[in-house]
Amino acid sequence: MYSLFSGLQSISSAGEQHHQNTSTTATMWMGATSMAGWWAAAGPTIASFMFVWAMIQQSCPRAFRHYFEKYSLRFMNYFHPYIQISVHEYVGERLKRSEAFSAVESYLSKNSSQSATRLKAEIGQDSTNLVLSMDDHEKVTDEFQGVKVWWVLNMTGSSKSSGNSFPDPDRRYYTLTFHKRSRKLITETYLKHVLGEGKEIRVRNRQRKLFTNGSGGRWYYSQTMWSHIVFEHPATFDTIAMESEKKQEIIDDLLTFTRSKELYARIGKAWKRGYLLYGPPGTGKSTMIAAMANLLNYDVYDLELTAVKNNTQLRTLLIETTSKSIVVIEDIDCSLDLTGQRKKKEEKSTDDKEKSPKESSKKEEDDTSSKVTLSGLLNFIDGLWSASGGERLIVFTTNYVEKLDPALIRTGRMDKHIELSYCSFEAFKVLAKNYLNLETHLLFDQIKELIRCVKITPADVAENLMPKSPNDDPDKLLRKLIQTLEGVKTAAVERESQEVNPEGLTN
Ligand SMILES: Nc1ncnc2c1ncn2[C@@H]1O[C@H](COP(=O)(O)OP(=O)(O)OP(=O)(O)O)[C@@H](O)[C@H]1O
Ligand SMILES: [Mg+2]
Repeated sequence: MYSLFSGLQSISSAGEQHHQNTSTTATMWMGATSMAGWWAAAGPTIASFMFVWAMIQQSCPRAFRHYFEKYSLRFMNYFHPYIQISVHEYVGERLKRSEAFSAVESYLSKNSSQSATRLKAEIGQDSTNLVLSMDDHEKVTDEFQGVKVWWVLNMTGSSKSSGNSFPDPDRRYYTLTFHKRSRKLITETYLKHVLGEGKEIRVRNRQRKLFTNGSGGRWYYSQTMWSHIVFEHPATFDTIAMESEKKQEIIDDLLTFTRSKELYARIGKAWKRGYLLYGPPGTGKSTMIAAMANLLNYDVYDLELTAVKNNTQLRTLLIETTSKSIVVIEDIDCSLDLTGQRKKKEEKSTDDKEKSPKESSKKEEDDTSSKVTLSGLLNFIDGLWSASGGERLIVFTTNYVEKLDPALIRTGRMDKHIELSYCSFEAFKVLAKNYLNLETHLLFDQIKELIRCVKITPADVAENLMPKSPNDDPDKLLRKLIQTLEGVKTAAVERESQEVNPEGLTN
């Protein structure tokens, strides 16, 4: 039963739990004082005991204090009929944020807004509402099937160090206190109810986020290596210009993935899927990632590989991603030396002359101490760690698919390869509908003829269709596009004839 809740760190009678942790003892008393009836009966006895205990503790040698604490807490448990369960925010040493903690946080948001006196407000879905939750050290009560329970949000100090030179961040945890006689109801039914309802509330109020790891390496002061902003990209599959059949195939693939939790579990496969988006610049690769996130209601983790110091850091980043998310590595060909090692700085200056501007600028940002390897990246994609959390897409984009190591993009790692290419007539029609609200026009036939034999990206077509002044009516914009298409066609013909006859000689 308890294993259902990964974050439920312990269940024990209040005294036994963390008997050396004074903050827990304090919480126990906080809970106890609110239980007036019980206190009236047992209070004087406990108070006298506490007084005597404090006197003894003060006067006895340090070595014996431990025994006094141990036995006194056992003694108190005898009178203290309450049980505590703690739900910690982080599981293990700076690892994943506990889902149980997030679920409790969301669940309590409904009670907090009614009974807590200090609240935290966060922006909710679509930036239209504020979601309230209880502030640190606040206490709220809840009632379930006639049984009263108490929740407190506690915090341990940052004095402890985890062995490195940086202080541990504050760690928060909820404590649930309830009477012993309700043990079965609370542990078997109430906690399930909290987890289920909390998750539901979380999805309902969720403001989707765009995370990035390129924060200049100051992550150790915060709980996570990712920093985030609200994800508000407007792209959808309706606005993506591509052949409808291909588009539908991608949508079906994505939706099938999200509905296949049981299938993945049955076949023993981690619930994740890799997409490789490739094609020339301006063909809609980044736009498609935004459309995917909007379709599935996922968060986006934009992983800047050049800012990752080594494979260990890469793994930590992965662990910190949540489920229902897309992990994106853009321009994968520029981020990694595909022989397996990152390029060294010395090679950079000579290399850069042959590289595209995009590659050169990536290399400039490159940290010499970066040691992410191809095998590290492969582990990131399909190693044991990558299965944690589940329901995740990993998307790579590249302009040069042929440059990638086959190991990186083999099926199983990058399950679906999607080519985004130059603008077809069908793709143009999507843009004409989006930009000009036109389904048909006299000039469409001429455009169809031209676009068939011209290589123009959807980004360039979109730019031509974008009104720049109030006089830019659809007719004018379509003529401007025709002009551009004719210009591209002429340039291509000239280039071709140059290639056939490089000296420009006439017969
Ligand atoms: N297929 C498309 N459908 C709709 N709009 C597109 C499409 N392709 C490009 N665009 C438009 O062009 C702009 C640039 O596209 P995007 O950034 O997605 O290209 P990209 O393929 O990621 O390019 P790069 O390889 O340089 O990263 C977008 O803002 C979008 O408005
Ligand atoms: Mg892009």
